[in-house]
Amino acid sequence: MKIEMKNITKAFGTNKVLEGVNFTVQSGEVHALMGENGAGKSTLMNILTGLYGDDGGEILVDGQTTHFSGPLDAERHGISFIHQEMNNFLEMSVVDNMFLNKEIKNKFGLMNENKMREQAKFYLSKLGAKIDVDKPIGSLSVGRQQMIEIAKSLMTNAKIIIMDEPTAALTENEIAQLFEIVRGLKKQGVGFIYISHRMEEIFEIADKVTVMRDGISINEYQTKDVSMKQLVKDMVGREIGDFYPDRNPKFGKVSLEVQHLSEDGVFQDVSFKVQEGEILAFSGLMGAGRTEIMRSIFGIDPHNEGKILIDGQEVHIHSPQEAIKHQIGFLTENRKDEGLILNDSLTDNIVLPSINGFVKHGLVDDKAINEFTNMLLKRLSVKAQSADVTASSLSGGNQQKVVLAKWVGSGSRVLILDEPTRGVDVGAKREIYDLMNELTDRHVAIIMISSDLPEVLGMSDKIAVVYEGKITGIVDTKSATQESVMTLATGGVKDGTRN
Ligand SMILES: Nc1ncnc2c1ncn2[C@@H]1O[C@H](COP(=O)(O)OP(=O)(O)OP(=O)(O)O)[C@@H](O)[C@H]1O
Repeated sequence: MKIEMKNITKAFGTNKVLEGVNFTVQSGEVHALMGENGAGKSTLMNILTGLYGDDGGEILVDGQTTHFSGPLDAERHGISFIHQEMNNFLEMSVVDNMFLNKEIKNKFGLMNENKMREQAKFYLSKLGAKIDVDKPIGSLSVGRQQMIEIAKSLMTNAKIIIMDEPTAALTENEIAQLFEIVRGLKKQGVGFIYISHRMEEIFEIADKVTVMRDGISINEYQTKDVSMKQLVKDMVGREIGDFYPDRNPKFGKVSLEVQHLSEDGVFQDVSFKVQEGEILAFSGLMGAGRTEIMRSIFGIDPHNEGKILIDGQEVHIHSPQEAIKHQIGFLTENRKDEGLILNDSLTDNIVLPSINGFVKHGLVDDKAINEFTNMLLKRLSVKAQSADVTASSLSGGNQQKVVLAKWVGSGSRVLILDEPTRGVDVGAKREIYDLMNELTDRHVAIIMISSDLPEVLGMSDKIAVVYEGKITGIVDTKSATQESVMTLATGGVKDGTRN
């Protein structure tokens, strides 16, 4: 199968999102689609699969002009879209999720459970995945859920599979497994459109790369013929020198101290300190418990033992509101659900935690609010028509920048950032790092959870490594290496053998 998208254009109201995009993919190849947040990648895919109509251009499938009436129609013609956010019903079993709205029924109209179970097992085994199909899907890791998505695509006999940032929430091992599966399917003639901001992955898995910028396809390359530097230049429109800015931290007193924090079955005996002006990274494998520790400190989840001290004084935090009162901010990993009110404007979202600072004599100072939000939106290069549009109208990466703006602007003295650059493009990443440096220059203490080891090594002063709910070590970043952190993150297991 060969898909050709020619000179596609699309506007949402007055917002011209695509202004002439060419993109081609065929069976047996992995074609990566790259571009800054808001460049139009998802929109292009939504046009291909018929969710949106286009305003101009042509889509050819095997040389024939084609229009799909919607994702189901596209699926029937062999094009399947695996979204980043998998909309599974977590309490329902694997097999029920796989056959939702596609139930196999017998001649009496009753569900043929055995047949569905058999087929689910068959497609999962094609991917080499041993998964109990009767388990609730929510009890499986994100990596396994991703495999189920691929199995679902195979069930529809997909010839072309679109993957939107499939590795964003996967562990290293799961990524390796996913790539194995992609390579295997490629050999059987399946083609992939692969959307990702992770440069190393593109070089590992993609045969071709197309870069988009501001709604235009800039260049198409064979991956083997292009450098990372060139791709960055095409995406951002300029060269980016160093990825990570220099840090010259000046540490003040201890801002936050956690002593022997435990929650049964989740994390145990967690103790650490973070000083004013310091960036303390939390490293570890996905699922090690880093987010859970932070949720507990922020008052979202409980803990049954331990103390939290702010400026040396013990505090009792039972809700996010109380945490905010103590000037703690938390950029959650799960932005859509916890970070943004999608139907509110960008302004309302950004000023939410800091609104009290804008009230003078009982009145809200709208002018100051506007200046403040516009400054933040500009600094983070958020692609939006204005600060008044709803958060729901932004691209995924730009939504993330808005959540970050909200917390950066909140005046927090301790800022917890959970995967602050996940899903964010290279140019904006550098902006975020610069902002983090400015915050620490202003004595803010930052805790940064990150699964990106180069980022941890490039942007922190100390690294706390978590393994199975425990801190296995806190090391000085200057003396740390990828290997030493990985060793701690796997509980001291090196090359598969215990030290
Ligand atoms: N339904 C919509 N209504 C209005 N504007 C929209 C809508 N969907 C997308 N846009 C706008 O289209 C532009 C492109 O968004 P799109 O989601 O395609 O970007 P993207 O390249 O996928 O970005 P990211 O890397 O952040 O996911 C953005 O500026 C966004 O605000």
